[in-house]
Amino acid sequence: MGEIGPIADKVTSYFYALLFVRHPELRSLFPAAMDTQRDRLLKALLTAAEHIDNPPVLVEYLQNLGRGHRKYGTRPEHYPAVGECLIGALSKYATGIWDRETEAAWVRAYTTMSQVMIDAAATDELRAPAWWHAEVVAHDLRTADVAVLTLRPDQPYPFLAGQYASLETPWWPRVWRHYSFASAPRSDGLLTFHVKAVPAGWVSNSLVHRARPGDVVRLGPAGGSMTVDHTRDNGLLCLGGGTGIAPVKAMVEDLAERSSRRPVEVFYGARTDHDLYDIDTLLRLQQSHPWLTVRAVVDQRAHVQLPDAIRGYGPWTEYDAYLSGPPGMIRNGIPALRAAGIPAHRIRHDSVEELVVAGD
Ligand SMILES: NC(=O)C1=CN([C@@H]2O[C@H](COP(=O)(O)OP(=O)(O)OC[C@H]3O[C@@H](n4cnc5c(N)ncnc54)[C@H](O)[C@@H]3O)[C@@H](O)[C@H]2O)C=CC1
Repeated sequence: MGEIGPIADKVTSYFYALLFVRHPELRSLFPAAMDTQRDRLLKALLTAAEHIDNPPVLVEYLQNLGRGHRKYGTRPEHYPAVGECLIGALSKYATGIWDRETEAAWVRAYTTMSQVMIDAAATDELRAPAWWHAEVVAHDLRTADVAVLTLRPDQPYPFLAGQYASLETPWWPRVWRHYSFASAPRSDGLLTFHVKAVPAGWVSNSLVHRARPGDVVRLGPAGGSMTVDHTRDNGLLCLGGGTGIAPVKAMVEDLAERSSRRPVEVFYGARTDHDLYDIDTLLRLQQSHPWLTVRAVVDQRAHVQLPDAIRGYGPWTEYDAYLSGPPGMIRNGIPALRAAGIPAHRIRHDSVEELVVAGD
C-alpha cells in the first residue's frame, strides 16, 4: 500500500473512469458530484491495509462497511466489477511494483475482503432494512448556523448513545453524511441531531437552512464505537467541541437512565458564549444528577483551548475519556489526555477521516 499513496489521486480517478465506462449501470449508485466520494474508496483501502495484521479488527471493519453499503443499493455482483477496475487502475499506475505475483496477491486480498462485506450485508438483510425513511418533526434553529433536528423514523431504529447515523437529504441524492445522535434511545422512538452549516457543506446547509417539518430524509444504520462500557464503574471524562457536544449529551442521558452513579465530567468547548447553544440542557442535567459536572470552555474567554483546559482539574488517571468535535480538537485531544495519564485504550473517539467528511 506504501507505493500507492503517492499515486493515489491518479489511481482513484482512473478507477472511477474505468468503472463508469465498463459498467455504466453502476453510475446511478454514486452521487452526481464525486469529490468526497473519490477519497472514500482510498480511505477504505488504506484503513483495511492498516488492519491487515489484525484480522478481528479488519473483519469487523469490513462487516460494517458491507452493512453500510446496503443503503447505496450495492449488490453482490457489483463487487467483482469494482475489483476488476481497481486492479486495472493499479496495474496502470503502480508499474514499478506490478507483476503477476502482485496482481495475484491483490486479487486474493480483494476477493477475501469483498466476500466478508457481501456476507455481512446478506446477514444484515435478514434483520434490518437497508435504510430508514425519517420525517423531520421539529426544526429548532439555535444559532445562525446550528439547528437541532428531531426525526421520526418510519420503523424502529436501533442504536446506542454515542453512535452516529449516515443521513441523505432529498436535496442532494446519494450524498451521505454522518451525524451523531444527540439523545439516548427514547421511548417514543424519535431521534435528534445537532447540525452546523459549514461553508460548502451541501448536506449540512440544507439541513440547517432548508429542512422543515414534514420533509423526509433517509438514514443508514447506526455506526461507531464511541459508546459507554456499562461493565465498568470508573469515571467518564467527556470533551465536546461545538456540535461535538451531541453524542456527549446522549451518553449522559444513557447513564442517567441506567441510574448510574459514575462520576461524569463534561467539558463543553465553543468559540463564543453564543455558540454554547446547548448549555441550558446540560446545566439542567447537571442540576438533576449530582454525579455530573459540566464546565464550559469558551475560546474567547479561556486562556487555553478545550483539551488543555482539563489540566486544571483531575486527577484523570482512573477515568475513561471521550472526545467528540472537530478533527483538530480530536488530534490535539489525544496527546492531552495521554499526558493527563489516561492510557490510549481508554480514550474513545470517532474516526477522524469520517469526521472530515461529516464536516461537510
Ligand atoms: N462524534 C464526533 O466526534 C462529532 C464530531 N462533530 C464534529 O464537530 C465539529 C463541530 O464544529 P463546530 O461546532 O464548528 O466546532 P468549532 O470549530 O466551533 O470548535 C468547537 C470547539 O472545539 C475546540 N477546538 C476546535 N478546534 C480545535 C483544535 N484544533 N484544537 C483544540 N481544540 C479545538 C475549541 O474549544 C472550539 O471552541 C464538526 O467538525 C463536526 O463534524 C460533531 C458531532 C459529533
